[in-house]
Amino acid sequence: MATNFSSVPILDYSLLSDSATRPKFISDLQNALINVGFFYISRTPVVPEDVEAVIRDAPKFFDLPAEEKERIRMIHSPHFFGYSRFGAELTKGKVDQREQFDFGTLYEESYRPGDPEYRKLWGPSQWPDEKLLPGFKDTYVRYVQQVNKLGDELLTLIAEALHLPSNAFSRFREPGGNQNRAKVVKYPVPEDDSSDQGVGPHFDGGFLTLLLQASLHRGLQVQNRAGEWIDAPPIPGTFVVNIGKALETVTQGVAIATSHRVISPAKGSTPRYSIPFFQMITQDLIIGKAVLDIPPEILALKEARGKVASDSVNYAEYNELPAGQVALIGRVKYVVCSSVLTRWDRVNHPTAV
Ligand SMILES: O=C(O)CCC(=O)C(=O)O
Ligand SMILES: [Fe+2]
Repeated sequence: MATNFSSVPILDYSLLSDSATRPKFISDLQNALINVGFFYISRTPVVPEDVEAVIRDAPKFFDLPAEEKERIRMIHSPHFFGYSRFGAELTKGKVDQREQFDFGTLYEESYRPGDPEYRKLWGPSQWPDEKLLPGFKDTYVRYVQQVNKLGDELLTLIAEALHLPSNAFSRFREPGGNQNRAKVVKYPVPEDDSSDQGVGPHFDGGFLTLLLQASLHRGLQVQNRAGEWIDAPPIPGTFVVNIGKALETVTQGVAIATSHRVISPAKGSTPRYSIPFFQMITQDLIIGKAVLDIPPEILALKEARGKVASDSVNYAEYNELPAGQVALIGRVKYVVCSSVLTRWDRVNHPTAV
């Protein structure tokens, strides 16, 4: 019997603080992981004022003078951080109607000559000039530190929900600390009727994505088992969490990555903003060869879920290549699509040609 879903479940994080309600959270989480791949999470420890501050500052970034956004364009960063112009990205061969700023959690570059190329993916971010956007960097750093911690806590809870030891996922994270990524995204109202693809159907590649919908627009949609697109509208005070392909891989497909997309805001509306945070994994491991032992009662729940319909690309490379290489391939595809490569790009992203 195939299980399906017609809405995205909401999990209340505050249930965890009482031993009487904690089991309800864990069982809701188990259901969301196995049968949906997406859930909202409310009443988290992330400070509401810090969430309001990133929401307030998101449009300000895109209103910066064009020269300042150009100065910190992604092509200037060996770590693929920085600004991407409107229309720079393709999903399934079609242009995504969005503009974005990518940044990472604080990280000192650790790449040394002779290391695999993919280790260059981790390093410092580019930030807008403090004089032009006072406090922007501090606001975003403070925010991602908290989301980072929430993501780590969620992994421990996911282990519990799948009847695994609480540290089951540690071997997939970098011993000295991972770099995780985030971005601020603006989806403008399309200028004509030719496309409303904010971002086309795709899976996220890492472990967890924690998304803050930073304006009140609908547009995010999640594909259910029957292939139907289910709305995931903004709910103030929540994050939308979804499973990436790496987490699906290491749980033998028990926690499921679900395809999703964003439809551009309707004519006469205003731009939509969102702030996704992507939890990354260690770089050197071929994760498909290091999957977790899953208890039989949990594998049985996966079987009961039945067949999954999807029209997205998959991440079969996780079975053959180090995770960092898979991440680099994803980024390079993006840069190749996004711009005419300059000589500098070819030197810094040699696998891009
Ligand atoms: O903007 C959103 O709501 C979702 C964005 C997304 O799915 C992504 O960038 O991976
Ligand atoms: Fe996504």
